Amino acid sequence: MAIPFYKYQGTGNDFIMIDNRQQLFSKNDTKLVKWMCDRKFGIGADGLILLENHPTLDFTMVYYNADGNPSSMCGNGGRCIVAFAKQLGVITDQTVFEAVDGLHEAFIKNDLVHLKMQDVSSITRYENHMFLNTGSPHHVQWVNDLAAFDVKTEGALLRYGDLYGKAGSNINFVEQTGDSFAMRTYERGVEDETLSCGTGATAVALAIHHQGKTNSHEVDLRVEGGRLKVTFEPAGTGYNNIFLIGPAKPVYTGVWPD
Ligand SMILES: N[C@@H](CCC[C@H](N)C(=O)O)C(=O)O
Repeated sequence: MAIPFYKYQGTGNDFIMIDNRQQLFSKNDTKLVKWMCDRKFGIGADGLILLENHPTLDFTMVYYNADGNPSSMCGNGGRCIVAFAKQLGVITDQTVFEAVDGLHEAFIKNDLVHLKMQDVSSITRYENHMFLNTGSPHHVQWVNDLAAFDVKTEGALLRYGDLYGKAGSNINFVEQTGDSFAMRTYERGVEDETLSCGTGATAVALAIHHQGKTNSHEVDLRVEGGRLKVTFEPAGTGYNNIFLIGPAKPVYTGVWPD
């Protein structure tokens, strides 16, 4: 069956978006999702996202990594599906939807999608890194000379190493230059560096504040595919009222052939 799709990107994290309100897309076909996401044999994307009906909210987001498997929350994908829902006429400029990690509020203002993330109850600090879950698991580590850093090799070593076992983790490397912060991410399920990771940016922003590198409750991050902003309120050992803010753009539409 031919499958109409839309391609979106949020700071270079790119997704195949499918309007699955009629439940026509086969949801357990790992091979098909992997094939569609393949950059040589398919459409090419870091992940695939289904927009589905929800009984009481605006819609449900169903997320698959490029390896074809359903996974935990995707922040950039969450921003892209809000823009997609607006393009489909499902919402106007604000919404509440359900994703794998629970409900998310979001709104679009000045062409930027503001996505509310789940509260983070704690951040674990180790000698050389921090770990937190922002809807997906994230390792955050400071490095020097981020531009020259081998994110794919070092990220894979940590992702598959003893620290995270079979479940693995996304791995973020961060560098501070003066008041500004840059980050690069090795993504679990893509098994490569991506140009941006929304839950990763959220994790890095909170880790930066937690370590006292900034007192501000608003952190701007340079990612390989652009810029993201994260705002938050400290709350006990964690953070509440967390928003991931950035652009989410349609790239093209097409039809996946029979
Ligand atoms: N690109 C995402 C993260 C998607 C989930 C991740 N690959 C995982 O499996 O943990 C984002 O923008 O948050």
